[in-house]
Amino acid sequence: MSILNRPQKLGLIQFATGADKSTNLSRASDFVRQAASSGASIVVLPECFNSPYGTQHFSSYAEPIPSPGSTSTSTTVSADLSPSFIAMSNLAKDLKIHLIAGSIPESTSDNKIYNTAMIFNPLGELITTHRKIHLFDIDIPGGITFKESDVLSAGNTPTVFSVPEVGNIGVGICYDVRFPELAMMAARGKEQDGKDGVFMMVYPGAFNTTTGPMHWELLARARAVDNQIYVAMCSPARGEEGKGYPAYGHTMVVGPKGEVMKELQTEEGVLVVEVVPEKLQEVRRNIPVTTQRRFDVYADVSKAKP
Ligand SMILES: NC(=O)CC(=O)C(=O)O
Repeated sequence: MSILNRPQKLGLIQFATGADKSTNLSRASDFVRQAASSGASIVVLPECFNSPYGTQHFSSYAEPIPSPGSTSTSTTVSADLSPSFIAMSNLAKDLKIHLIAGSIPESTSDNKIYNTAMIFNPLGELITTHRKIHLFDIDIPGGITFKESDVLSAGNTPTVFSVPEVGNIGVGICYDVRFPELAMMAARGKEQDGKDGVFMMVYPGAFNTTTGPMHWELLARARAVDNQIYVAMCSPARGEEGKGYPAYGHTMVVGPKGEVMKELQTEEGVLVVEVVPEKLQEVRRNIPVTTQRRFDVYADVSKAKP
């Protein structure tokens, strides 16, 4: 596949989910259409876009996700069982976009539930999925206590996919952004020359009003500046006060110099930003840390696995 590093418009959707799954899907679809009509060719939905975010909700909103290569019309796909998959596959195909469908609770035949992002190409084919690797288990007295591991299982595989003629994109979900190794591995790539590294990490995420102000922007900028890549963080909107999980909002895109390019506040909306993969070369030429690393002094942990 040739990588020409063509600039693209990236669309990020910030919206608040409610109790009704089909309403969540149709509202998500409306926002994705809005992003595409503004020229976005790669669109991102937030974490848990088909359900409210909370351990008490995951099992009732969970759906099986068909294997990569499937589309909404594949014979193995059931409309009753996988409505979120079908809606997103159709949307990607109708709009001819790459769609990083934030995450949904995924149920499996061995009775596990994962927090999983589905990634579609413009033919509506599922390219790959990302199962949240680091589960959100925290306890901040007087702030927030959350334990995803009560009901969710953790994924084990880093996720990178290719957009033809544009470049490679890495995906993590929310708490994954706190672990620099994932972005570092993705940015450096598998090959020695690093040319297969990603130009952008995308994190659908749902930080909250305790951890969001402390770390959301800091982590996005840290992952960007460490790796000299774009970082996109896509959150649900805040929603009604006192009702459910208080999502932080502040969906944003950070550029490869570590600068916040554009940001939403707490309300629903669509953020469209042009990303220019070639920009990485200039940034890396100006501050050449990518070639100044001292692997004679410390290990290149990005190459340790897999
Ligand atoms: N919701 C998450 O997975 C992570 C989060 O809110 C945080 O790290 O803070």
